[in-house]
Amino acid sequence: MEKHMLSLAGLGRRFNATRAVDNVTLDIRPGEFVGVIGRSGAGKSTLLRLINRLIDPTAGRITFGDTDVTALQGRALRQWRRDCAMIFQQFNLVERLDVLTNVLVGRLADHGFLSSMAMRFTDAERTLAIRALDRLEMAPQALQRAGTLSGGQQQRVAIARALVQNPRIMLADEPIASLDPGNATRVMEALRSINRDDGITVLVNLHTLDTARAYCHRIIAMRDGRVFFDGTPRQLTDDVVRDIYGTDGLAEFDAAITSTAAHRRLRQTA
Ligand SMILES: Nc1ncnc2c1ncn2[C@@H]1O[C@H](COP(=O)(O)OP(=O)(O)OP(=O)(O)O)[C@@H](O)[C@H]1O
Repeated sequence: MEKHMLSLAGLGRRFNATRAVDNVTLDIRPGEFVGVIGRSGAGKSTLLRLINRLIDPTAGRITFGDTDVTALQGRALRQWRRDCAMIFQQFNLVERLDVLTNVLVGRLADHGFLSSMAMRFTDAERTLAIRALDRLEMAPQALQRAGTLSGGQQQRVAIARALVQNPRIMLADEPIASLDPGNATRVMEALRSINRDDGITVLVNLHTLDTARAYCHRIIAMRDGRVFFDGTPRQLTDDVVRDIYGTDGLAEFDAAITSTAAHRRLRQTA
């Protein structure tokens, strides 16, 4: 599969007077594992939603290789949404359906209208879905109703569903925000394996710095809709962290900051 650069150029999205995303210019190379951090309201979710065209920009352009993503419509737009799978904080599974069927929903974009209404799948698709579940250690629950699973299990099913879409980019919007630490680790490890072993680019919004530092090659911090920092975890110094979150945002992020020196200093200034 050809590998393309994802480029955002002067990207912006306004909601009335709010500039949720403001003049963002970024290149994301194929195979990168990028974490997006920032205070609540900094524009992280809006950025991800712009990339997979769940919402349209009010300024700027998104390109993937030679494709102008911002101009896509109809079938080409559906193809793009399949190319960049999205994982949400709240999993978005169909609770009354079993786990396997939920994963197979990830294949529906490849089906015509009638076959998707009937939810008819091929044996090859079922095999693919079972394999994806197995990889996330969820195969034993394949026939269980999704609504009966724990949050961590549901998120792993959501990742399996995203995987069978055969995406080039995996977008994850705070995928571990409502999980306990054990499940959060499993979900982050799954994203790491998808990145390393399958070469899929991962772009993940995170609200904990430690997680971003532990998993991401590159960290992008947003503030007021703009890119405020873009670099390696090592370049993300205590001073930069203080600037990203601001002193009044620290209470909110206190738990997230466990680099002890930074922690002490930040508490003193808060
Ligand atoms: N559909 C919408 N209508 C109006 N305003 C919106 C909408 N979506 C986002 N916003 C505003 O845009 C700004 C950025 O929101 P966004 O959700 O992207 O931030 P975030 O960094 O993801 O925050 P959080 O971590 O709380 O999810 C906020 O001021 C938010 O209120």
